[in-house]
Amino acid sequence: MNQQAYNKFEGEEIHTEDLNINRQTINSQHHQSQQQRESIVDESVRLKKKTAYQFRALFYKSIALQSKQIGTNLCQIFTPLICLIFVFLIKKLAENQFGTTFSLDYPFIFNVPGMYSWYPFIDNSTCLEWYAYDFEKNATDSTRSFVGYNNGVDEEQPQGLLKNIFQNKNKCQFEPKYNEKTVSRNVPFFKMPPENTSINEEIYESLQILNEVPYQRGIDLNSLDIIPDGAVQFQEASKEKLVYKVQINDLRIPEYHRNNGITKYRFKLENMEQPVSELRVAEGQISLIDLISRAYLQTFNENVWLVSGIQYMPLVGEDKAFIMRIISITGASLYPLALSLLLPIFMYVIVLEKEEKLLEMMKMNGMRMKDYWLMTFLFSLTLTLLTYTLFYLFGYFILGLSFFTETSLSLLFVCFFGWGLSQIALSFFFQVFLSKARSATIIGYLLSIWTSLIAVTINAAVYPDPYQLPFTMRLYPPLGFSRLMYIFSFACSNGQCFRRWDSITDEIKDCIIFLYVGFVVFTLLGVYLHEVIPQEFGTQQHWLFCLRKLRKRNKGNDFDSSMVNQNYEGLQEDEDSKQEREFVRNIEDHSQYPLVIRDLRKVYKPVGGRPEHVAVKNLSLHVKKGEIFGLLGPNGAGKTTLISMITGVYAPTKGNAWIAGYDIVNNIEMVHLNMGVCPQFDLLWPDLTVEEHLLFYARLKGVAPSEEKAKVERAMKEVYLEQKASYKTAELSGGMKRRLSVAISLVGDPSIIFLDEPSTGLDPKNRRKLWDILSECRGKRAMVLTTHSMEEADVLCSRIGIITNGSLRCIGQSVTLKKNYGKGYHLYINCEKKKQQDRSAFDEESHQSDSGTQEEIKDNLFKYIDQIIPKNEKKPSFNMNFIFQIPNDNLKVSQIFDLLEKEKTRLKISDWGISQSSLEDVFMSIVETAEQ
Ligand SMILES: Nc1ncnc2c1ncn2[C@@H]1O[C@H](COP(=O)(O)OP(=O)(O)OP(=O)(O)O)[C@@H](O)[C@H]1O
Repeated sequence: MNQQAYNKFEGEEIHTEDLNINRQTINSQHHQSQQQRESIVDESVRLKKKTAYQFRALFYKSIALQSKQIGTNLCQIFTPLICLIFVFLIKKLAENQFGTTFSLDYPFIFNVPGMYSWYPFIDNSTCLEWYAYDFEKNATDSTRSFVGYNNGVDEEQPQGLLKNIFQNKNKCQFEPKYNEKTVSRNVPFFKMPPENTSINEEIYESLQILNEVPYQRGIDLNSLDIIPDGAVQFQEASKEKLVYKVQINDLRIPEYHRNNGITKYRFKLENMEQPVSELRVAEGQISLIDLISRAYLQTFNENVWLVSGIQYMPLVGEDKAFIMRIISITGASLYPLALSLLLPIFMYVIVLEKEEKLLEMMKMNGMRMKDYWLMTFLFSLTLTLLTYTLFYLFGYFILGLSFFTETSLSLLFVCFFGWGLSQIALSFFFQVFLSKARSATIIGYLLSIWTSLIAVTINAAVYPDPYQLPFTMRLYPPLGFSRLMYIFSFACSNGQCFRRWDSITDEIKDCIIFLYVGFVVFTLLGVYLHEVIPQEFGTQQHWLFCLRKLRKRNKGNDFDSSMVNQNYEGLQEDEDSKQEREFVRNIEDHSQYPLVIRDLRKVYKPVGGRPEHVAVKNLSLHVKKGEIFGLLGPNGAGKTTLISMITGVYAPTKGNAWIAGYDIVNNIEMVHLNMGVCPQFDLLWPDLTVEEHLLFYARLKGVAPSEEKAKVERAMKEVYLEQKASYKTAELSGGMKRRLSVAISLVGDPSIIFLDEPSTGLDPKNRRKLWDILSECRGKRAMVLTTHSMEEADVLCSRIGIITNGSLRCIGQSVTLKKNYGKGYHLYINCEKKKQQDRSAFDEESHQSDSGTQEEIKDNLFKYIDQIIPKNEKKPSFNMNFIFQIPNDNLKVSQIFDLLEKEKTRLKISDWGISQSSLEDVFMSIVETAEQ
């Protein structure tokens, strides 16, 4: 490497070379302008075809990516079909479960205690039936004695009104609370609560007891007959008037009821295996009032008999409606959900390309966002149509659901198509706010599921048919689409599917129209917000960027000298940098050079209280054909900003740059066709192969279909990846991925390639391999290399520019920089260590007297060096290795050589060498000066 450095030192000075080139340029001006015209014609043809090629690139990339994800695709297509199968099964289940049962009438129940047990279909589980009764606080004694009592115990003669309650003398066992004796009673019987306790207090107490009793849920607590079936509170009772209130045990917990035939049935129909239990509150109330009314009547005339009974209206018709309601609600909730599941997938694809910076990479390689959105839209639409068509065909032909077979096909098509479009637009919109693919998937699914659930609640519970969805809700496509599905599904469940367009209501019309309006609005919003809302990577545009673009277009393509800031005061530039600026200013034909940067400036606007920041200050430089130009600088110097401006990621604040003669301000598309970018990190799709990557970028850069294969093969050859053409990038090693990134920048024969720290993360072997590749390619194109490895810059770069604080601090060949900024040379001296340990051997060998210990050797050496090179600077030494920095002035290497060789033995020098200051010294010295 030193030899190489030495050769460079011997080389010509850069500005002389440039002046030579300038002279040649003038001489061959005519010939070149002819060539230039031809190339412009050629480029404009390329540009025209570019849109078609980009479409091809994006289309094939999407196809290639999709073809690698068979499982996901099948899920995409089949999930909606699974939802359909679910609707179908629910329909079948509902029909089987309820269809036959309720086609029979409900049993008729006589309101005579005990009689229900005679009824053939009724299973009377318990004979017990009892009520609590009480009096209102201010009830009179005459009321109390009129009511009397009938507590079901034969020995205690019943009295008053309650005596006339017809009783069934079954002698039911009754287990009272508080360990009272078990008694047998006639039913029904009426029991008063203990003194000073109200009925409700009594019931409350009983409930607490029940709550403490361990029980098995679902099993009736038949033995715990502690809660009455009902309660009566008498206010007034006389021959003229009977005023009372009734309560019935309507507690919804099954364990609080017994099967008593009044409030609860267990009935078993002939063809049923299991009895059915039901809580019957209303019948219980009627029954209790009927018992008391009948008793009251008999008080006046014991020969009068009322026989009444209770029976439900037959429920056959109701049941059918119930089944259909289930189906319509299931359909109304599942159809929109099934057809919304593409949303998370679309969001995932866009956000993934954003997160992995693939979008930025594509943009740097000339992809226009409008082409990207259009292609993404078309691809998503193709998937949508495929999925929805299968959904329809499956529902129509396989399951034969009336929703599909009887609703107008054109009506369904307009709705499905509108929803498909809206869904894609919503994915464009929601992706703006997301930067992680995983969260995009989760949020996408949540959006689909939650919207469907909310919509079904709104449709079925808040605005069920025939109510109409409020107008504002029709505006939001997911709600509108769910409403359409609900209306169609509900209509079909009533046997009145929408077969024709003329039967559609205004509500349906609105929902359909706003699907399409929503598509336009959300698409525009998504595309616009993507540009103006800060994303994790990429440039944020001004919110009026569309107007600015329009203005720029009207302005034309001429270079505007007012765009250049002519104030160079305060720039930390050396003489060479100033000459470089002068040289660039005098360039008339920019197409002669792969890259010309003229007074490029970038000012980051003040954001959130942060002051404005000038990241690049009027920087000028040029790069020649075949040159590898090293762009060095400390962190934050402005290298990335400079390259981002040149590659079109950021717009320059002032100044301009030309790539192969095309300027970045007005002709960025042609710029992209003529440059290649190898980013710092490998921005690759893990599922695409090496060849697919290269084909994609070749197409993106406008390589014609007839040439693309050959160019891709050449690029693979250049980086020694031909054998790995069919490997997915996920299967490549880190070094191979890096080489692929370089190949991507090479493909399409660009005039200039930007390599951003290309060897980051490579092991020494792979780094050297990469250097070989870059060196081999240098003859064909120019390269701009940013790196923090001085060794890399030294080995590869024919010229180096060091940027500090946004200005080009110095520029030149490595040796020139070392000469100008390096602190001279380094003298390395190793003294004999071994002889230390084996002094006698050393003495014998050298035939010298003992010259002492390590310290003495060091002292002797330092004295001698001070004597021959008075201005030396001693660097830290270790283990008898000494380094001296020696200045450039008056240095004669040959003299030092002679002197040291002569004194070598005396000074016990085993080895010595001299080298020029390294590039790292130059870098450090420049950076330190800039920081002062
Ligand atoms: N988007 C931005 N908005 C505001 N300031 C920015 C922005 N991007 C970069 N800067 C600032 O501009 C300066 C130059 O940054 P830049 O990334 O170009 O440096 P660099 O030389 O590439 O650094 P590194 O070697 O660390 O990548 C820094 O001070 C940085 O903080």
